[in-house]
Amino acid sequence: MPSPRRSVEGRPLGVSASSSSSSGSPGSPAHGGGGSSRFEFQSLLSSRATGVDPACARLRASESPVHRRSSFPLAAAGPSQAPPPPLPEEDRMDLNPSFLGIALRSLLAIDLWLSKKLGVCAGESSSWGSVRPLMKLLEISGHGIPWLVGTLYCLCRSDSWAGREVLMNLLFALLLDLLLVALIKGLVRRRRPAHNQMDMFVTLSVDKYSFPSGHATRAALMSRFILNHLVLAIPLRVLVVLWAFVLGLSRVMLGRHNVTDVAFGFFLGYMQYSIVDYCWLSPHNAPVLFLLWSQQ
Ligand SMILES: CC(C)=CCC/C(C)=C/CC/C(C)=C/CC/C(C)=C/COP(=O)(O)O
Repeated sequence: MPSPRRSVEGRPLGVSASSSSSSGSPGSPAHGGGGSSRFEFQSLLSSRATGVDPACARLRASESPVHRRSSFPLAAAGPSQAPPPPLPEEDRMDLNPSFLGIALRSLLAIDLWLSKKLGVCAGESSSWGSVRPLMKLLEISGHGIPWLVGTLYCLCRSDSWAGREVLMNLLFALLLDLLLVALIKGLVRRRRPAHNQMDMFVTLSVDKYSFPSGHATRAALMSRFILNHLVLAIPLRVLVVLWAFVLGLSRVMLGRHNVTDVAFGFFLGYMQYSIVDYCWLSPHNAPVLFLLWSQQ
């Protein structure tokens, strides 16, 4: 049955890396036994040198997941027998899936299954539908607009240089976050889960895509920023971390995101803070910015 083509490093799977021949000569890759027949040949030679039973060596060669399919017919065929007819190319490729491909597909399947299971507030009629208004309130607490408006307001009201410096960097962090999330969403273009209701408060056009979660990036970025620049009592610090975690979880519960969107969002937000910290704006390295602002 025809199946999708897959390749490793741009080469069709099942083709020996060292082979340049594409002709149908016996034992050549195109003959369905290329890499594996060479593999088996080598194992037979080495078994002679080491005194290992050739049958065992053949068995070991055929145990390799990469070589199993195509080495078996050659192993069974005697030296006088003609090589088997070439397998259809698609067939060989399908029988040699890469480990990374399998791992990614499995992760994706688990992600979709878990996200659907956790999407208990995706609609009013869902099992936890009554909690949906609370989840939507949390959604607003991590939205870009309240954070931007709040930061701009505090920046206008601030009368100390130290305060202005922190707020200026907070504004930079929020804008960087919006930019990076929009860029990645536009590049990856992963659709939101099918059970999501698109009833979000003010969105950008890229917000029809779900990877990564903008709320999760903001939650990680803002909580790291607050913990590093505000002196807070321990219970409040715990509350900040809890807010970030629950906000991320609420994205999956509302059906807005898959688990991997939120997990990557947390990672991205965490890294964004490192960028902000590294490029920290101050009256020393960005005097123009601070002078302009003080003249407002
Ligand atoms: C005020 C200044 C200086 C600039 C404005 C910048 C700007 C374009 C703001 C837009 C804010 C906005 C609408 C953000 C969208 C937030 C959102 C809905 C993200 C989606 O989150 P997700 O978790 O569902 O991915």
